[in-house]
Order: sequence, then structure tokens, then C-alpha cells
Amino acid sequence: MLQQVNGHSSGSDAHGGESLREDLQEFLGGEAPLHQLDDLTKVNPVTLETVLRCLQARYTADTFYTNAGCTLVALNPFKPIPQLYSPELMQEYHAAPQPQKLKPHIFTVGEQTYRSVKSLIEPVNQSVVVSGESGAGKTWTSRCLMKFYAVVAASPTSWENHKIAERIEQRILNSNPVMEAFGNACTLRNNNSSRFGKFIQLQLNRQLMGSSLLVPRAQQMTGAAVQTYLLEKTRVACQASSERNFHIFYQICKGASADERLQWHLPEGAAFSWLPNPERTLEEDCFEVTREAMLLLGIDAPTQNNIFQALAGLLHLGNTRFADSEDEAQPCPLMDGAECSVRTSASLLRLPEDPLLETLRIRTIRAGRRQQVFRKPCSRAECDTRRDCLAKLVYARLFDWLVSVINSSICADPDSWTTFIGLLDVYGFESFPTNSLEQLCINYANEKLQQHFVAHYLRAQQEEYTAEGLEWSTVSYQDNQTCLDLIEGSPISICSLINEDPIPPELTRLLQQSQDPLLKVLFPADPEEKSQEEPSGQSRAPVLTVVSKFKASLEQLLQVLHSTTPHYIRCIKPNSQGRAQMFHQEEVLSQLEACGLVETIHISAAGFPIRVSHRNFLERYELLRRLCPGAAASPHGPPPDEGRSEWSPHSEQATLQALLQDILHTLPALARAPAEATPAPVHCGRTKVFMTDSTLELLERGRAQVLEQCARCIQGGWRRHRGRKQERQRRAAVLIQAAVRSWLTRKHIQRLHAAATVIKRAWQEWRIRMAFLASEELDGVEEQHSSQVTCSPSSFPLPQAQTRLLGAVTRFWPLGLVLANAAVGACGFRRKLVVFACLPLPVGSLSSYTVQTAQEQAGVTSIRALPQVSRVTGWPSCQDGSRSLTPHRGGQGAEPRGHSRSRTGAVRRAS
Ligand SMILES: Nc1ncnc2c1ncn2[C@@H]1O[C@H](COP(=O)(O)OP(=O)(O)OP(=O)(O)O)[C@@H](O)[C@H]1O
Repeated sequence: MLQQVNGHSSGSDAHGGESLREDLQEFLGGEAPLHQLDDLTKVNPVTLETVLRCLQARYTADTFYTNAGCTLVALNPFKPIPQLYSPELMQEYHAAPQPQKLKPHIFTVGEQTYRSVKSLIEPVNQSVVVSGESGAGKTWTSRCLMKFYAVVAASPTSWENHKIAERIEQRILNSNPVMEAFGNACTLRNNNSSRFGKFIQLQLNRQLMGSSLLVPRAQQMTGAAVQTYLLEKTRVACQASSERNFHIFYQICKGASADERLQWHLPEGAAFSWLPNPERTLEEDCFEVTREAMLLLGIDAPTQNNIFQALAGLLHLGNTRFADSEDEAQPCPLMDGAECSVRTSASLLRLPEDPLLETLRIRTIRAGRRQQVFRKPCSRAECDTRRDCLAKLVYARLFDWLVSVINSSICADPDSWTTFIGLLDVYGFESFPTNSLEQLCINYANEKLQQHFVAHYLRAQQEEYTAEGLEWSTVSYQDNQTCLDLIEGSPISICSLINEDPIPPELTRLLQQSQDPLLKVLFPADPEEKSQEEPSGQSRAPVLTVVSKFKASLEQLLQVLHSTTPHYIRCIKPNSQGRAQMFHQEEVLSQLEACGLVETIHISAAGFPIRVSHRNFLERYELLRRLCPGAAASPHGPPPDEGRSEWSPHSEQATLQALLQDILHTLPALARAPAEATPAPVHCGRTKVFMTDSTLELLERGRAQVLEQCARCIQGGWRRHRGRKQERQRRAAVLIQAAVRSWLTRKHIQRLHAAATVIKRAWQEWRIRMAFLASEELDGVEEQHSSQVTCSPSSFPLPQAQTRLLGAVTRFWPLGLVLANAAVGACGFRRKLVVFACLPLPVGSLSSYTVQTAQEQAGVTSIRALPQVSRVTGWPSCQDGSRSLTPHRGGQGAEPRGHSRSRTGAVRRAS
């Protein structure tokens, strides 16, 4: 059976969810299917209850993402759903023409930020603020978004660039396991709770895909930078019951090899007071994954070894226990077995043992004008605090150093990127039975972010509507400014009243004495620091407390957020047990109230999320006036230009309004469905046009339509121009060809004429000569004949054929000679036929003649057609052979060189 997950079908079995779904439908009593509402602004009426029921219906239907106006609500499924985050789905959202039309998803937010950063002519940095309480799914969401950007922001330009981008993306993804190992811990609310806040800046470059501005730009991830906020370092030395220390401590204790255990003094099964609940094994206890990721980030094996050795030193330091001192003037003694721990710790941290003990147990006080030094033994509680402080100091510096190493590995050259997408993942609201300063800071950060949301979205939007003259009934919302004033206000606030016990300077000095290469890097001997810590006169530098540092970093973060276009993802935790298919209404309700979701939906539902200045609106949509036949030619003219002095503010405003109205009047024409033809929610304010997503979509559709028409028009014009040009070229070519051909023909004909003239002349000469020769020969024959007739007329009667042959020979034999000797033409029997045709011989007597041509006689051009009188006519053969009818051999006999006459009238010529 097909199952729907977040509206996406999956092939898995859906039996589990089926009964719950039926229950819910029964409960809803035939109301509209709430789980089908992708946007909470469509819930009617928008109340906490209806919103809650809609979210519950969707959760039961395995639909975990829902739009709430400008915010995406993400319900934690608490179960793995691989198909919901598959690369194929990422590509689907990336390739969609309108991703907001697809099912709500974090990929929609990812794609929208990616497109906004990419497509605008003036790049605007984007930020995604992921908020929610601990365990709601913020880190998961940020991680998925990073993977999404890694997939979609791969460079298509070249193979090399692609490889570089892939390497950087891999490093960015590799930073997650390292930061989670050192910065996450198992808490009551979340097995993998981030104990620090982070803002990841994904740096993108901008590459034009073509020379034209219209060609989409490629946006390639060139690097990233991580900014962390307030690591909960207290956890190093103090963990609530049922909670754990940072994952990395468990990883080294469980994953170290035998050699490493020996080197780090971590025997199997050793108990450490700072390592509670070691028997609990989590999937986060994966030492190898952390090591691998560190290696890929450039932290080599010896450095890693150094880090883990220092961490082991901290664990041994935690086992250093002090007893109460009987004499206040004496330092607190160590408890049994603690000496060994101190020694091991000192050796692992490569600190001198005695100064370590002394620093932990004796406070140095400087007082008086001369800064006299007093040494005062600490109480047992103070000793514990100093020990914890030392560990926290080392761990916090180590964490900061790791972040700086990660940054140096993934951060791009400032010149190589132009825009960024920021991902903010900060710890959610926390309230424990006993809260420390860190909980105050965490909740302070959340209040600050909520205030940013209120300021950016709720207040600013409503104030803008009023200023722009829109008819708007103000929605009341919960403004947390008073809460913030209480924490950070001046002159009196919680921050100003907290006088936190700053880090004792002797601890830092002690750590500066370490011979450990890592600690030397973490605690360099800084003369400036020294002079600050030991001021000689009155001018003391203001002491930087944890709260003041945190406040400053928060201010900086908010400045960055203000300079970007923010997008909000609210993660909601459906139950505190972390179980799938369980929706606790009470718990969800309190989260919805805390983030002011209902107010957000109210404003989003009634408001105009899209605001565009008049000028930008005109620049982008003025072409839509082409769709209105009358408007394009209206007298409003072009939009006002700042440089033109003749425009008065009034006329400019009037013209602008008229132009805007022209454009807005095209909207009904753009609607495809009748439902779209209803008046579009759009309003012209004093300086901006306000509209909804659907109106923007209509306008964009119209713009695309007009651009397409323009493109077609340009294409048509270009094709016509090209056709005309090709036709001209074709005609020119034909003309040239005709001229050349006629010239060649003329030449050829001239040559033929010349040749014909030559032939004609030669032929005439030759004919005359032959006629002369023939007449001579015939004269001779006639003489013979008359003499033969005279001798024996009865014995040799001259047959009719003979008479015809003689006539033919006389008239046509020259032609026969020419044809038979032609270089090309008839040969063999056909040649004979030609000769016979030229010498019209009797057809029935072909075999009575022998035709001999020059080709048959080397070197002689002649033809002989000798009547075989003896066989055909019964003439007696001549005795001397001079009248023989057998073929004549060229060169035979005693004929003279050159022309000679034969007795048959044929001519032969020596070649
Ligand atoms: N989309 C999700 N799909 C599946 N499981 C999820 C999803 N989101 C969160 N989870 C589960 O919820 C747990 C808590 O999520 P996550 O660590 O992201 O919470 P968080 O809000 O970052 O908490 P914290 O503020 O304590 O760091 C995760 O370990 C994971 O098991």
C-alpha cells in the first residue's frame, strides 16, 4: 500500500498510521480535511485551537511540514524517513519552476533562498533562522539544508571547478561530526543536543553563464565560515543527573586502542567523576567518524593524539578531590587517591605538578597602589571551582581553536565570493529545576531572535502598511521588548547586575607554562595580556565577562541578520519523549504560543507579503502594458527619470499612478481560471506596491508571456532578415554562375567554330583532291572496262551490283573513309556497317566485301572496300594480283612513300 510522507508518496506500509488517522477523522467529525491544508493561513478561523488541530491532523497523516505565511513549521517526525531527504527530492525542488507550489518542505525554503541570492541583479544575502526548543529538530534541519545546498550549488561550469566545489562541500559537511562531537551532549531533552549556537555562512560566488545578463547565473559554493556562540562549557565539569558530558569524552574512553589507552591513562572500565552514565551507549559515540572527519579537515594524527591526550588530562583533573582544611592558613589537603590523579593530569597536560596544585589551592590577590601580592589559601569549594574553571578554560579554548581550524579549512578567499546564505541554529529555550548562567544566556539569545522576528515581520509590516496608507486593522501581538529590557537594558538590568567571578589570571599563567604543543598554541604567552592582567596604575581595562562577551556577539549576529533577507523555520517538538506518532497537544500548544505563530498567521493571511517599490515595479512590469491594446499607446509615457528636471513631484506621482493602474488592469487578462479573474489582492501604497504571492505569480506569468512574444517577434524579424539575406546571396550566386556558364559556352562555341572551319577547309581541300584522284582512277577503270568489254563482252557481263558499287565508290567513299577512321565512334561490325552505309552497297552481299581500316594496319590510314568480283560477280581473278579482291597489306607492294593511288579508288597515306 502506498503511504504518503509529507505529502510525498512512499512505498512503505501504512498500517501504523491508519488507525490513528481514522481516530482523528472521527474526532474531526466530518470537517474539512485539515491535513490537506498546506498553509495555516487557510485555516478558518485562525485560532490556536484550529492551528493545533491542523498540525495534529497533518502529523497523523505523516505530513511534517506546513507553511504558516512567512514561516515554515517543521514537526519532528522522530523517525527516520530517508525518502523525505533524498537527493532525488532535492533535485525535484531545485528543478521545479515554482517550488512554493510543491508540498511544503525545508527544500522549498532552501531553493527560495538560493534563487533569491542568485537571480536578483543586486545580490541580497539570505539567512535562514531555524528556531525551536531543544530536541525540536533544528540541527537536523540545518544539516539537511547544508546537504541541499551542497547538491544544488555544485558548479556546472567546468570539471575542475566542480571538483573544488565538491571538496569544499565535503569539508563543510565534515565539520558537522567534529563540531557535534565536541559541542553536543546527551541531555534529558535530546540525545544529541547542541550545547552551542552556530551561524554558518555558506559563501557563494557568481558566475555568468553567458555574456548576456538574461542568461541565468551559476551560483557555486566556494566556502563557508562558522561562527559559534556560547559553548556550554560548564558541562565539562558539571552535568545534571541523567545527562552526559560532551560526546568526545565518551568517544575517547570507548573507542581508544590499547596503545592509546596506555598513553592516555584511560584503562578499560576506569571511573571518572566527570564522565557520568558511561554505560549508556549512543549512536553519537563514534570515535572513528570524528577522527576521520578531523583528518579530512586537516587535523593530522599527531595533533589529534595531542588533543585526546589533553582531554584525558582533563578527565583526570576531574578526579582531583579536595578535603576541608583544618587550618584556614593552610591549603586544602587532597583526598585519598587524588594525588595520583593530579600527577597523571599534570603529566598529560605537561604542566609542572607543584605549581598546578598550588594554583588550584592558593589564590593570589593584588592590592594596594603598589599592587602588592597576597597569597591566600582557598576553601575546599573554591578549590573545586578553580579546578572546574581550569578545565572549562582549556576546553573552551580547544573548542574555539577547532572552530578556527575548521574555518581555515573551509573559508574561501574574501575575493572569491559575492553572496552568502546564513544558517542560524541556536539552542532553544531551556528551563531546568536548577539553571545556570548559560541557561540565562541561551534564553536571552532566543528572546533576541524572537525580537528580531517581531521587529522584522510583525511590527515592521504593520507599521509599513499604516505608513503607506493601506486600510489595515492592526493585529495585536506579543512583543518581547520588555523582557529584553529586563535582561540587557540600561542602566539597570540583569546583565549589568551580574558580576560574574572572571577567570583567575593565575590559571591562565599556569597554562602558559605547559610544555604541551597544543596548550602552547591555546595559551600563548602574550605580553599584552600580561600587562592587562597586571596593571601598574589606575587605568584598568574593563573586564570582559561571559555575559558581556555573549551580548556583544549577539549584537553582531543581529546586525548580520538585519543585513539579510530572513526566512524562518520553526521546529516543533510533538512530544518530549522523542517518540514517533505521538502528538501531545499541551506541549505543542506551549511552543506555538511561545513563538507567536498565530499572530504570524493572522498577519500573513491578511497581509501582503510582497512589497515592491514603484520604480522597481514599473521597471519589471511596464512591458505588461503591451497586453492592453490601448494602454501601450496611452499618453503616460515612460516612467519618470530622476535626471529629468521637467518632472514635478505631482506630475510624476500622477503619471506613476496612471502607469501602475495600467499595469494592474492587465491582471484580469492574465488569469487563466475564472477564480483567478476575481480582483487580485494588490494595493498601491504611497511608495510601494503591496501584493500577495498569487498576484506576484500572475504578474510574473504575464511578464513571461510578453517576453515570449517579444522573443518570437525578434526571432521572426531575425529569420526574415536572414531569409532576405540568403535570397540575395542565392540570386547573386545564380547570376555569377550564369555569367560564367555563358562565357564558357561562348568560348567553347568559338573553339568549335574554329575547329569546324579547319575541318571544313581541310575537307574541301581533301574532297577536291580525292575527286580529282577518283576521276583519274575512274578514267582508268572505264578505259579498262571498255577494253574488256571490247575484248570479250559475252564472257564478262557487268552485273547491276557492280555498276552500283562503282557509283557508290565514286560518290561516297571519302565519307566512309573519314567515318571508319574516326578516333572514336563505331568499331567492328558497326564500322563495317557505317562504311557500307556510306558506300551504299547491296545489303544482301555484306560478306562479299572486305573492309580494311587504318586501325587494322599499323601506321596507315586507309580504307579499302575491294569488291570480290570473283566470288560475288564471278569476275576472274587477276593473274598479277593488281586487281586482287583480297585485303591489301599496308606497306605491301612497291607503292611509293606518301600518297599513292590504289586501283579501287581508296587512298592510303603513310602515317
Ligand atoms: N526531520 C527529522 N526526521 C527524523 N528525525 C528527526 C528529524 N528532526 C529531528 N529528528 C530527531 O530528533 C532529534 C533531535 O533533533 P535535533 O538534534 O536536530 O534537535 P535540536 O532542535 O537541534 O536540539 P538542540 O537544541 O538540543 O540541539 C534528532 O536526533 C533526530 O533523532
